Amino acid sequence: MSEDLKQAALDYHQFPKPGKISVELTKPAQTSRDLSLAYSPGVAEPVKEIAADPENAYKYTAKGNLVAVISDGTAILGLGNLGPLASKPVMEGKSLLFKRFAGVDSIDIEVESESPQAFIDTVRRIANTFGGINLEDIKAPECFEIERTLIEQCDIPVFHDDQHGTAIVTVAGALNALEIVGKKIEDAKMCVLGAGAAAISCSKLLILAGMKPENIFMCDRNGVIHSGRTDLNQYKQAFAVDTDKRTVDDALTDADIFLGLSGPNMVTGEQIKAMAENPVIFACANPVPEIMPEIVAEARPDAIMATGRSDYPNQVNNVLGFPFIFRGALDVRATAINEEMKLAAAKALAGLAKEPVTQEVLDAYGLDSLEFGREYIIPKAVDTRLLGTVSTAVAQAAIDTGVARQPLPANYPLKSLADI
Ligand SMILES: NC(=O)C1=CN([C@@H]2O[C@H](COP(=O)(O)OP(=O)(O)OC[C@H]3O[C@@H](n4cnc5c(N)ncnc54)[C@H](OP(=O)(O)O)[C@@H]3O)[C@@H](O)[C@H]2O)C=CC1
Ligand SMILES: CC(=O)C(=O)O
Ligand SMILES: [Mg+2]
Repeated sequence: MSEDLKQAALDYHQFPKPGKISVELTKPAQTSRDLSLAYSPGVAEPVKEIAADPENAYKYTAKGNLVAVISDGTAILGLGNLGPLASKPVMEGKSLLFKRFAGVDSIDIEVESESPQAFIDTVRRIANTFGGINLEDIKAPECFEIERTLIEQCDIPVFHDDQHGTAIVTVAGALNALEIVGKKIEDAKMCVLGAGAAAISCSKLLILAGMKPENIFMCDRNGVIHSGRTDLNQYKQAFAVDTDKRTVDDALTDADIFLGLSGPNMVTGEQIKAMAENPVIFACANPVPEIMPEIVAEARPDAIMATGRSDYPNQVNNVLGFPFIFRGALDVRATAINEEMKLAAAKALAGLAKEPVTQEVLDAYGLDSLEFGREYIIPKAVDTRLLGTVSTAVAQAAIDTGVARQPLPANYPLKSLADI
């Protein structure tokens, strides 16, 4: 990052007030009458209603539109385990994105936990406060058991964004990129660098979307995950393939897709020369990708290139997913976010990229024109149509699969944040 951008980022976070979010009031609190409704004695009435029926919490409190972004700071972006407090800017950032893009109220919670069980216990004990829980930047393999247990123990949606948000956006981008280069997902060979939260979940959803497990060559720090390895946890073991490939170079040879979910600058221009023609390269590590777009452009001018960043074309980043997924799930009061809802979100995202780009989006990115193609495989984050398109797809899938507790709201499809 340039020195200018580094200082600008620090200033952005510091001024005019430290941090990125605050709380706003939704009811008047000026007069004695206002206060006697908001607090004592009036507040006793909703208390009694909720004690009589917990569902009334959705009627009388902010619960139904409130999502907690919760982290233990063990896998902050691609920066690693820097602890819970250091993760706070990222978690506040997720809260900002929830509100900015989907009108979801959100608060960040950074948990000091000595074990996955301590983390689970903490989250479970506070879960009732919220309409949903977005787990963030928790490293593998602990994240899998943490999420599984919390889903089991909570009756609100619990969603590990780095797993599923990333997977939804990756599937959308991959489907479109493969279509553009005229390849079928059933035939595509993929090298995945990283075998953590994001890599494993992306690979699973790509399989649900049609990719063959035997065409996925996943690599961790010890190289290709193959059936001869004895050092694999159960989550990596599920991706062990019978192959002679051992190194990242082997996995890249003839690969149609490179999916990087590991760390900065892991792959060189020389290495990607071995990929198949018209390769799809998703270097998604943040903030620094596995390989920079400039290097790819030089080494493989035939590539479709995406990163997780806002400052290059084709941003494959979970920001395109989690705000709208939770919007849809909250609005039908879904008890979970299931595979059908995830695939519906991915397909909605992929479909929106094929619609004409609006002037609003062109202006926000300083572009004269943009159309579905190599430089535009996935919608831009500021596209206001994401709100209606993705939340409706998710809400409808929740209804169709029986996890919704409310019908599709009358104001669906949402046109803008003003509808919320
Ligand atoms: N664009 C997006 O929307 C998103 C991007 N990401 C990015 O993906 C990356 C991983 O995040 P996440 O899955 O949450 O983290 P995890 O800690 O769960 O997983 C990290 C994985 O990266 C692997 N890895 C790290 N260094 C190397 C290396 N030198 N060679 C091979 N593999 C390596 C680890 O290997 P091992 O198992 O051997 O330790 C591990 O499997 C981060 O950079 C993050 O920013 C994550 C979510 C969303
Ligand atoms: C985008 C994101 O969630 C990450 O890089 O961890
Ligand atoms: Mg993350």
